[in-house]
Amino acid sequence: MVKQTIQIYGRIKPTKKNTTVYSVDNEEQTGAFLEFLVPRDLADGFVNNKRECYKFRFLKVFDQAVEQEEVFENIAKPVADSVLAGYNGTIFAYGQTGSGKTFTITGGAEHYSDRGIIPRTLSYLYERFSQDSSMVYTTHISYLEIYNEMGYDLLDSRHEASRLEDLPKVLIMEDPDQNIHLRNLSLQQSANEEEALNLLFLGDTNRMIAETPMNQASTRSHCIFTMHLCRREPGSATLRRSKLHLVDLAGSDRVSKTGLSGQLLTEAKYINLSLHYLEQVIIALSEKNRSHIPYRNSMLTSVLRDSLGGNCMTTMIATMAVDRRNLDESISTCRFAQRVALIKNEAILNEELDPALLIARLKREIQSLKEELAMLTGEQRDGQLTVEEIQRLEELVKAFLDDPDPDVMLSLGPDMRKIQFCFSLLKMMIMDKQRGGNPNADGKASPTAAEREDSQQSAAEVTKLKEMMTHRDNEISILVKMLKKEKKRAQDAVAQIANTVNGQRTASQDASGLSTMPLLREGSPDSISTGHRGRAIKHMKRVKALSR
Ligand SMILES: Nc1ncnc2c1ncn2[C@@H]1O[C@H](COP(=O)(O)OP(=O)(O)OP(=O)(O)O)[C@@H](O)[C@H]1O
Repeated sequence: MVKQTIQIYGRIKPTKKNTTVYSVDNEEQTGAFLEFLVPRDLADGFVNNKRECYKFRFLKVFDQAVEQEEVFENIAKPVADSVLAGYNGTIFAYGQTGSGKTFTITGGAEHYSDRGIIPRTLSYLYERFSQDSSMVYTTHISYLEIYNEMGYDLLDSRHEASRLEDLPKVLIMEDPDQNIHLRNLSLQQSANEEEALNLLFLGDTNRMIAETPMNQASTRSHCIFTMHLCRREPGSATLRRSKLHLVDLAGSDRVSKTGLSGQLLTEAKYINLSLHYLEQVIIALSEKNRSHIPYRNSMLTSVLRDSLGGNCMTTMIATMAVDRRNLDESISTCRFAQRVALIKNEAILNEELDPALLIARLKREIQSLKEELAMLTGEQRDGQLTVEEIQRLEELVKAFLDDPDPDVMLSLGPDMRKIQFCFSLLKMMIMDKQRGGNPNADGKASPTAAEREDSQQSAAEVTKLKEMMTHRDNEISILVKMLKKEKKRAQDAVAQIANTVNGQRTASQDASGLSTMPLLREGSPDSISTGHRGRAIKHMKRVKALSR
């Protein structure tokens, strides 16, 4: 496993205008710094007027004069090498409209030297395949365009698309293991560089033809060119599969600045929405202890899920225009890049066993072993033991056991099936003897064992019932104790009241001669202890219920 943060590079688009507003400092050891100096009078409303200097760190910044070759060597070649080794790789370009994303990823059309990362990487990979005769490489290509949250297959070879909607629509599916599958996205095999380049041209042509007057496709859509690579050593069942995504994102311009309306505004909102979701994913990934990453919010983040915080080596190129009116966008591109730089990926070697090859190889191995065995024993042993063979073996075992000679041999020949059968027969006999029963003809558990199992079960039930009874007894004795206490308290109360009443009677008889008998009746033991008796009756009822 290779743990790596997303690698961040910057690229400045050539301009003829005044470029004193920025400076690049490429240091080999410490990385590069890109600094924007925005004098206050230059800030045209979008840049924070309070600050004049903005400094951002990159792995390297490619200044205006840097050629496509150098960009490829520094950025794409290392990613292509890791894809060759079996790791997934992604390179994506991010920046405002017209800042050079398409130029960097696909290239310019005017000169051969303007070829971008995709054609150069294809050329490099096919050259490496031809140099390595110890491996068999298979490549497939897909080219996806995402526009207004809908995916389109750019490798549709019917040449019938005159609008984007004519291209096959790509749907996103997720399996129970949360793996993303793209339905309707064709995977075209490409045996060599020429075929791969033809697929790239087909995709770019479909992209251009399908542009609506409103939609300049490269500006308003995201494009993902993917190379699927499979590497296998001849004869080996192990193979390595890796993917290389080369991504040209839509312009990152802020809607407020574009001054759009109507359909264009809707498009811009969609694009900005999906870039906004991309940003949300990046923010979530750069925060520690964030458990939920909102990949599912947009098609772009779902497709690039592995590239962002997953099993992939990812590189970002921030493209920037440095003329004054674009400075605010360039600064926000740099800010985005700084956040992306915090994301950690964990790339693993995508090695797997080819099940079909493995099965074929094992079948061949079994066949040759069978043939070898047949040659040695002179017998064919394909299936199970026959009834006659089993009977014969039982006789042999019986004779072996009955023979009093301690040196007697059980001779079965070099047949594992017979040896194993005799062993299990002997084991069954020993087990039955230990239980004191006799072996059954079919070798299954004897009735004695079944009976023992039954009696063990009933013993367990009896123990359980006894435990329940003890539990109930305890409860009853507690209740009886409570009852006795209550009775005692009631008797004490009665005695106390009787004493009081007797005292009063004596006093009143003495004073007026009136009888206090009614008072005594009301306060008689029965009447006084009604509450206690009620509780006692309740207890008794509970005791009865429990002991039932
Ligand atoms: N490094 C460069 N050297 C020469 N020309 C460049 C460079 N970068 C960009 N350009 C030119 O600038 C123009 C706009 O570039 P490009 O189309 O690549 O921008 P973009 O960021 O892809 O824009 P969009 O978001 O609209 O797709 C093109 O004509 C391109 O050839």
